[in-house]
Amino acid sequence: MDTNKFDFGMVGLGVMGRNFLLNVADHGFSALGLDLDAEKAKALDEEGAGRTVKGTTSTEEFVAGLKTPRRIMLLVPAGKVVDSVINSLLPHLDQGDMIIDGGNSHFPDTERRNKELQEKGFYFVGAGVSGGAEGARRGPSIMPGGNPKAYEHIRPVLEAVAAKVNGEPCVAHMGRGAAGHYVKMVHNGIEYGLMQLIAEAYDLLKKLGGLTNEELHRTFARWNEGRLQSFLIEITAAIFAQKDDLTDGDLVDGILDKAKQKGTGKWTSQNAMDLGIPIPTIDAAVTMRGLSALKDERSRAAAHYPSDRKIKSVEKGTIVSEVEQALYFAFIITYAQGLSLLDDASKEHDYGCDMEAIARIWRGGCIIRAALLEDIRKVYRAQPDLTNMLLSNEFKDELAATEEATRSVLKKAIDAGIPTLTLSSTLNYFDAYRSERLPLNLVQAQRDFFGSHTYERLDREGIFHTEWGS
Ligand SMILES: NC(=O)C1=CN([C@@H]2O[C@H](COP(=O)(O)OP(=O)(O)OC[C@H]3O[C@@H](n4cnc5c(N)ncnc54)[C@H](OP(=O)(O)O)[C@@H]3O)[C@@H](O)[C@H]2O)C=CC1
Ligand SMILES: O=C(CO)[C@H](O)[C@H](O)COP(=O)(O)O
Repeated sequence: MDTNKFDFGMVGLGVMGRNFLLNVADHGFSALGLDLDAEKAKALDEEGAGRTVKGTTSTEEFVAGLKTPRRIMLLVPAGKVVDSVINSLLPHLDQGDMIIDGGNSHFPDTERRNKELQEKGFYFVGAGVSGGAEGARRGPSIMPGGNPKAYEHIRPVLEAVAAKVNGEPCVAHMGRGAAGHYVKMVHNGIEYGLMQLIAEAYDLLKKLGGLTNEELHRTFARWNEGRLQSFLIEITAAIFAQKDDLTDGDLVDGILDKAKQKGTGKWTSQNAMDLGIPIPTIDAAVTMRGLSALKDERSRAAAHYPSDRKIKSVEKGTIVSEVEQALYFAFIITYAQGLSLLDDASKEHDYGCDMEAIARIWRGGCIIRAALLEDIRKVYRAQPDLTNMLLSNEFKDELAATEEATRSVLKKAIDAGIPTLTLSSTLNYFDAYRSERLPLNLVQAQRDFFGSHTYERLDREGIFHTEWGS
C-alpha cells in the first residue's frame, strides 16, 4: 500500500539536511525533504535529479508521503526550532512513528523531548551527526541514542550512510535517553580543545620559529602523514595554502581573530563542572574563544601594556619537532579528558555508553577523527571499565617520550610572552593528575578555618574540626 511512498524524511534542507538526504538517496532509499523555504526544496529536487528524492514546503504533503512507521529526521537549528518543528509534525503522525533529531541539541532538551514523545506513543532518537557538509554528503559519524528498538528501525539507513573505516560503519547506539546528544556534545568539546591546541601550535611555530605560511602548510601536511594524522591537521595544512581572492596575500592572514561559538563547547565545560570531572583543556579552549571575542578590549590592553619582550628565535627543525611532540602529548590528554567525562556522565545519567563503540565511530566521518582513535579503541576494548585512558599502559611510553618537549616549548612560550592557555592547561592537568599529593590539604585547612567545614586526616579515619589559632 505504501509502495509509492518515501522511505525516509528530512526536515531542514540547509547545509546538513540537504547533504544528508542526498546521501540517503545515494544508498537506495527514497528520500523526501521538507523546508519552509521553497528555494531550498527546489534546490533538493535539482541536486537529487536521477535519484528518488523530492523536496516540499508542505508539512501535510511531507507526512502523507512517507512510509509508515515514518522515519523523520530533523536537521534544523538547535533550540526552540526543534520544538516548533516537532509540534507542527505531531498532529499528522501515527503512533509508532519516529522522529530523529540530528542537530546539535542540548542533552537536557533531548531528555525532555524523549519523555514527552514516548508518553504520546512516538519514538524519539537524539542523534549527534558530525562531519560538516562533506561528511553529511559522503559519510558522517552518527551518534544516536534513546530507545534501542527505535534505533533498530533506523539502523539500516544510518549504517548505509555513515562513514566506513575498514568496512565498519561509524554509527552505533550510544545509549539510553539523551546519550546520543551527550556524546556529540563531548565530541564538540574535544573538537574545541584540539582546534585551540592547533591554533597555539601555529602561533608558536610562527613566532618562535619564524615559519612562513608555505612552511606551515608543508609542516602540517607532513604531520598528517604521521601519528598526528587527523582531519583537523589535514584541513589546517590546506588552510595555510589558501590564497586570498581579495588581496595578494594568504587568506589566513586576512581573517579576523575572533572565534565564534554556538555553545556545545561551553555546555561540555558546564556539565563537566556539574559532575566534578576536570577537563581543563576544553575549558581553556572555550575561554580562549571568549578572549578572542574581546578584540577591541584586547587592542586597548595591548596599547596599555606594550611588550618590549624580545622573542628569542628557535632553530626551525627544533621548534617543529618540539611542537609536534607537544601536540601529540596534548591530543592524547584531550581525548582522555573528554572520554573520562563521558564515562562519568554515562554512570550518572544511566546512559550505558560503550566507550569502545564511541572511539570506534569517531575514527571516521567526524571532525575529531584521528589515527589516535584506533589506539584509544583498543584501550577500551581491553579495559571497558577504565575511568581514564591515561591509566592504561597504551599511552604511558608515548606521554613519557613527549613530555620533555612539551615542557621545553612551554618554557620558551612563557619567556616570549606567547599565550598557550590550552597547551599549558593540558600539561598542568597531567602533572596534577599524576600527583599523589596535591597542596589541597591547605585548602581544606582554610575552609575549616573560616567556615568550620571540617577536614579528613591522612593518619586516621573520621571527620575533624579545629579551633584554628586557639
Ligand atoms: N553545519 C555543520 O557543519 C554542522 C551542523 N550541525 C547541526 O545540524 C543542525 C542543522 O545545521 P545546518 O544544516 O548547518 O543549519 P542551516 O541553517 O544550514 O539549515 C537549517 C535549515 O532548517 C530550516 N528550517 C528552520 N526552521 C524550519 C522549520 N520550522 N521547518 C522546516 N525547516 C526549517 C532552515 O530554513 P531557513 O534558513 O529558511 O530558516 C534551514 O534550511 C544544527 O543543529 C547544527 O548545529 C551538526 C554538525 C555539523
Ligand atoms: O557540530 C559541529 C561539528 O561536529 C559543528 O561544526 C559545530 O556546531 C561547530 O561549533 P562552533 O560553531 O561552536 O564552533
